[in-house]
Amino acid sequence: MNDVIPENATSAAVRLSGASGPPEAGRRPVVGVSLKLYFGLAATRTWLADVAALKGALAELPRPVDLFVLPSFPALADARELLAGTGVAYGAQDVHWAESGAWTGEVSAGMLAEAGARYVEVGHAERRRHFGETDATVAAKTGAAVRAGLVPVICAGERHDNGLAQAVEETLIQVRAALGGAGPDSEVIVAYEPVWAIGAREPAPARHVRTVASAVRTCLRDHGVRGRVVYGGTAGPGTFGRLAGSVDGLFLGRLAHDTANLRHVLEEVAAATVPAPLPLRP
Ligand SMILES: O=C(CO)COP(=O)(O)O
Repeated sequence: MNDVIPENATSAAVRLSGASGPPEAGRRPVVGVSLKLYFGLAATRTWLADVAALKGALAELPRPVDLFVLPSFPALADARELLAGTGVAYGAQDVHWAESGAWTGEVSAGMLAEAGARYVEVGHAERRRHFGETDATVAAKTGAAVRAGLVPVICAGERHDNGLAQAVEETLIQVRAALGGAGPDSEVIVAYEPVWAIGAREPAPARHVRTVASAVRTCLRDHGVRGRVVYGGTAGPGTFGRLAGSVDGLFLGRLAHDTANLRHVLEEVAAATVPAPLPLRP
């Protein structure tokens, strides 16, 4: 698949990296939700209306928390309508690397931006496994997102629970590759999602997440991007409290289908201590 990626994807991303979001967004706590393919359009509208009703709860949090939701492509117009004026951002679960052309079935980052999207997920484990996504395609998609002014939500994580050393190594390979598509000072979110904890009964153990998240944070600093690290994989109420200080937020799946859970998570994230700023680069 690599041969169809534009050769200049990385250098173009470097040149145009100034298109990313405002610096003050760099370290605000953040909670994201991907609906994957769980809901049809009517159910998505109902869920989006429930999320919009969290507006009051969001405004009352002791500190601001960014909230974004990623429904399926056909629901982006519903997100635009139902989330207008709520402060809840939205985006997509995938994007193509090309701006336009003969790419049947694909959606460009520019089109997502036109649809009001602010975030776009790239490299989720399910896309890597079922649709053949590689580190190279994820890098190209990351670059396309940044060039269009979107914040890429770069998903990375080891496939099997074979210990911390392998988890760090496998995750950093994916993160470094994706960041190759984003220029310095780009705004990104890395969602650390150990594949074995996705769709599971429990999130990964806190010590495991803390160690890998810390390695990811160092990697983001070394690349000079403005990055936040969130944890995903059976995340829900109670997860952030065990991770506070090591991640900037959570990336939720099934457990956000009930928006009472989502509200609970937002309150936990707002109440917990936000990690200290990144150390200055030498
Ligand atoms: O993959 C995930 C979010 O993108 C996590 O999904 P679950 O929380 O349903 O395991």
